[in-house]
Amino acid sequence: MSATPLLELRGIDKSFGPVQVLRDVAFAAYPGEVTALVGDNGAGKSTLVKCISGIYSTDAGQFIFDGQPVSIHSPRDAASLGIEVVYQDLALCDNLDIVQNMFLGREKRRGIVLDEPTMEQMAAETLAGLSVRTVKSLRQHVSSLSGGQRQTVAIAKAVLWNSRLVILDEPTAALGVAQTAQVLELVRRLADNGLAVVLISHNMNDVFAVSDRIAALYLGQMVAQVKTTDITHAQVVELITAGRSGELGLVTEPATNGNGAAPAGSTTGGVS
Ligand SMILES: Nc1ncnc2c1ncn2[C@@H]1O[C@H](COP(=O)(O)OP(=O)(O)OP(=O)(O)O)[C@@H](O)[C@H]1O
Repeated sequence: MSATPLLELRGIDKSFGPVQVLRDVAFAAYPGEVTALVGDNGAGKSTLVKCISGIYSTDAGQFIFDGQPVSIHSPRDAASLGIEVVYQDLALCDNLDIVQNMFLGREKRRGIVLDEPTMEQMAAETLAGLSVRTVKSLRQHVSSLSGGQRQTVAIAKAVLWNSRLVILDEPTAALGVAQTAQVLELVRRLADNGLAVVLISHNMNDVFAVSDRIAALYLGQMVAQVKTTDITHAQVVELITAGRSGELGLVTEPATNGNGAAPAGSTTGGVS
């Protein structure tokens, strides 16, 4: 395992008006590893990801990327660092083919015409680099693909751009058993290729099957980030539902402040 995170967050706060959604959040994503980001509905996972991807600006805290402090104020800032997010609802266009989807909004041109051969070759190389062989033709419309194949194309699209950190939002949520296994294999391969991968998931089987570390958010606080081999399934469930489990997580009994947020200063959850 790598000792140095590719991305590290320290002391992140984020409020929407009077509602504090993230409180003093620490988080780290390591190259070559899958970090599972877990938490109950409303814990703040999406908000954290939107801060990392520049959709939301943070109220306080530091971002350190590759050892350097960075500012992420827009999706463009995040993309220029090589941060890509694959959302659960995929944002693929049914009426476009695989190549068109992978290059949507970032098309290659030769003069004023689209450079189809280059785009097709880059798409083919990216899929081959991920050992994806399930797609018959790069020119088929994504409407004709299975859920697992669509997810694969969405992930390949994210890694096409020399990404270094890929965040996957519930990539297996809509998939059956066999397709889930395929997508998890692909998630593992991304990390094995050296990328830092963040996997948001509610599915503990997926989390334990593929992650190297688990980061647990509870009511906007990062209550633990630990190696997957150092924690049990039951402990993760406790962290998600109660904010603590034995030595891990919140020190004091969590008390909500009426906005659903736990009090400040009640966490031991560091980054290990
Ligand atoms: N734009 C917003 N304005 C006000 N409150 C918001 C906004 N976005 C999120 N919240 C609140 O922040 C909290 C965290 O929401 P978030 O969507 O980040 O949680 P989540 O962990 O991703 O949940 P889920 O698993 O259900 O997607 C929730 O209480 C939510 O209502």
